[in-house]
Amino acid sequence: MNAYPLLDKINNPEDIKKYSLSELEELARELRSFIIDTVAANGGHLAPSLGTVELTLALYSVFRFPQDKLVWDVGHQAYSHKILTGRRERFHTLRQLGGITGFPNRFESKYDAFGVGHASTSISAALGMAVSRDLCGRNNEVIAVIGDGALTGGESFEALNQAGDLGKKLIVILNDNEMSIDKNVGGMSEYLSRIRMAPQYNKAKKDVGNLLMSIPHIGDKAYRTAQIVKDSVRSALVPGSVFEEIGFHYIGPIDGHDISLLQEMFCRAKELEGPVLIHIHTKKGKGFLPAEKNPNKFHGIGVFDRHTGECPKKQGGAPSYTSVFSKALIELADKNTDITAITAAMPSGTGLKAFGEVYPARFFDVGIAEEHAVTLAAGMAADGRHPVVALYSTFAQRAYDQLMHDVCLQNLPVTLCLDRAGLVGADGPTHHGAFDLSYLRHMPNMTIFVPKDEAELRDMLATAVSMDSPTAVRYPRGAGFGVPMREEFSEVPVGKAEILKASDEDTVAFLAVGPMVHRAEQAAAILTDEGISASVVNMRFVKPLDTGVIEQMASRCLLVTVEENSLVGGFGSGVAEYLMDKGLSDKVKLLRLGIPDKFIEQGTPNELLELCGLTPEQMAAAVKERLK
Ligand SMILES: Cc1ncc(C[n+]2csc(CCOP(=O)(O)OP(=O)(O)O)c2C)c(N)n1
Ligand SMILES: CC(=O)[C@@H](O)[C@H](O)COP(=O)(O)O
Ligand SMILES: [Mg+2]
Repeated sequence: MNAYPLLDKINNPEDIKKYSLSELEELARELRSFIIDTVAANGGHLAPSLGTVELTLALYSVFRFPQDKLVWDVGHQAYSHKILTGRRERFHTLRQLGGITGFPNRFESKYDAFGVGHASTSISAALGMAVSRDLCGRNNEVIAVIGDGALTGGESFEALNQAGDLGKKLIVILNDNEMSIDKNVGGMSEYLSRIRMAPQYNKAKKDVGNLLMSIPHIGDKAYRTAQIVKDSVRSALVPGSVFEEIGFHYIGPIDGHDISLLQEMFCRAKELEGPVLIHIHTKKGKGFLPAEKNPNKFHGIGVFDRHTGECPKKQGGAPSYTSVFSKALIELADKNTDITAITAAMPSGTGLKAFGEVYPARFFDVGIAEEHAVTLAAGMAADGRHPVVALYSTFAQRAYDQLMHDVCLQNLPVTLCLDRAGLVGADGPTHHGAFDLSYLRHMPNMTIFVPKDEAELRDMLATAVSMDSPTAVRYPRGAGFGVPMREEFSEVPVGKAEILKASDEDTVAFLAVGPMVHRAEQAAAILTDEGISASVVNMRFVKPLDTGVIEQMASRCLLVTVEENSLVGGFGSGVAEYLMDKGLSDKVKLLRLGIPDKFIEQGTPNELLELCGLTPEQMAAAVKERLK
């Protein structure tokens, strides 16, 4: 018996318009089940996508896509959108190498109006499409769907600000489920709660409106007069609707799981002139009890039992870099009361949640606001603190100028801890931490630590927070190598490498940073077995470089730099620049191994390392090729 009879009949999103309300409600059940089945088997962003099933069906039953433009914010909640737009058959390849991507992607479908993955971009992009539409004289709708978490991102307010001023037709749907990845934070989140809690205002608004319109002849005039009254009532009952104050029509809050109500509000929004914000209230994880109960766990999840929601028990294994960072920072903060910790809406992901439980007064979750996080830290540092800002490498790209202008130029003691540095895997090109060595290396006063394993992460973190200047420590997603870790911290001499294996007779020297050190050791072993002797150096720092060791190793025939960062402007570039500047580049060959100058797709980390030529076997082969 076909589990998805209605879903299987949809060959074109326009088919959805033919369904009655009761069929749409049945279709919602089928969609939900299909998403749970798929994510249980593959992993993915379950809770966000379960929360937008009815929203998506209502959107597709009222608007004409792709003529109308639909921009999802972050896009992790768009699985229904993908399934309904021709990707149902391939949806089981979600987030796999060569498969359906985890976020809307313009190269994947004409229904994906804009590529997303980083938060708070949807209103800006949608407004851009509305401006373009009007310049071309078209009349399509442009819709942005943004979550309450993404609304804490500064770019959202920049876009709302301009949209309210331009007055162009634009529909912004605020999907308010009171959650970011963790519980949502900030004044805007509190404001939304107050609006949601003001049913008496909404009921009064509706009752008064209906009463006035029912009065013959004067009803319409009285209704318009009442609109003026409404605004004063609203400001009395519900603190001024900030959205209306900046030029939006505001509709809501409405039940984001009531398809009929959503359809009615979308039709009303289509009739309104100018920008409209529709505030819907949804439940993250809706329809799957384990996810409803724990939307944080099911925000982004690995494989799980389809019925119980249980994930496979991890058998022992090495600790994650994140957990090692989290524990080490608490130990350091025990001794150093100047240490504060800042996250941008990722307390669980960065491990700072534990810090916040121990030191709540020294922990700050700023929402999805990486730019603000860094300059907040700079302010703290300027006043004598030593803030530690923990961001994912890819999201730290948002704070480039804050790092340059507010931290490095002022030479302030801020420590940037970049988690998810390198190839992250299933999240793909929007999330790989492929560029931090490049974007940090040219910042004056910055010291860049790259631990080779979890033990070195502890010591590097301790050294970084002891310094009175900008520092960055970058480490990958996932587990370490299970190396022994001492309780006490050891200082890492800044700018000094660690020679792991060397003989002056060696033909080759690997200069590696981060976990690539262990892979370089494996490549060296392969080469040694084939009669090519290789030195291996853990360079430890991308800035400052240990130039003494570079010159010492330049006596080999071939220097090989290895990094899990873009080759453009990364660690290898720094070594090349040094060799060139010192006139050594004609004395020694240089082979740079790293992430090529392109966006790397999704897949397992090992698949992606292979794609980049970074497995030990490939590294050994590349060395042999260059030695020819
Ligand atoms: C710039 C940036 N910072 C952090 C993230 C990580 N992130 C992904 S989804 C999310 C929470 C989004 O909350 P919301 O917009 O409310 O969507 P919901 O998951 O609640 O549906 C965060 C912080 C991101 N994608 N982009
Ligand atoms: C959608 C988003 O940006 C986050 O949910 C991200 O996918 C989390 O990544 P990790 O799974 O590495 O914490
Ligand atoms: Mg949310």
